[in-house]
Amino acid sequence: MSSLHLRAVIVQRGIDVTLDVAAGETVALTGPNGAGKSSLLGVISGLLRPDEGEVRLGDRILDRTPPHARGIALLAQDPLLFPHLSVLANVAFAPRARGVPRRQANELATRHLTEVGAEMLAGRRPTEISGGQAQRVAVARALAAEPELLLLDEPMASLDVDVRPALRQTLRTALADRTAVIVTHDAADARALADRVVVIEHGHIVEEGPTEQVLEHPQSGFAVRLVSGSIK
Ligand SMILES: Nc1ncnc2c1ncn2[C@@H]1O[C@H](COP(=O)(O)OP(=O)(O)OP(=O)(O)O)[C@@H](O)[C@H]1O
Repeated sequence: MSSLHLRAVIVQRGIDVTLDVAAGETVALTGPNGAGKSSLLGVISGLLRPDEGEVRLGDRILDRTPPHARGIALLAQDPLLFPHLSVLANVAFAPRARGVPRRQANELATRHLTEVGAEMLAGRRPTEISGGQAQRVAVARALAAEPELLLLDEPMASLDVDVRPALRQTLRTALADRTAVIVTHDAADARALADRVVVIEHGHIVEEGPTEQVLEHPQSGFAVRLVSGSIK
């Protein structure tokens, strides 16, 4: 696991942010719609080029590194599993792509499916599992890529409220010693998963601090609304 240093200026979107995440730390990125959270994930993952800035993972400068070679896994709202592959083959895909022999790749995939409590789904197709199960498999697939950094873009947003706590618990275990940035509008996610909360409004960081401090004593307009439960 590596530390992350991000500096991103995107003039057209009014974004100017510097963010550091320590190795093994999980940061919750929160803020109103249009604040710039997805744009920042885009810059980190290499899908969006800032006008000015730098992305550093450990001591590697990534600005000219294409997305697939960055060592970053992105977990989106939609699990985006390959429909023609079994759950096991979906999770084994990244190790296979980096040259791990099939048997070892399958063993690795089974280990990660077990880590997220989805080993019993290994033989099924993505069309034969629920949305919550699919998101669990997507977590296993992200872990199997052995990323140095995990990005999670509202991973619970497409799930029913009643299955969120179980996935949150799975993510809590998965993120414990991993470097991660999670975009969320949910104080429960921040409380369960993040060491630190960073609040973005209009493309700028307006508040940041240890999770407990931000949730107990919110300063920014958005954090006050987040804690009072009036966001959704
Ligand atoms: N493809 C695009 N081209 C130009 N501007 C964009 C594009 N996507 C987003 N923007 C603008 O950039 C700013 C930041 O948007 P962004 O999607 O990063 O915010 P966000 O915090 O992720 O919002 P949300 O919570 O709604 O997902 C907004 O002003 C938005 O209108």
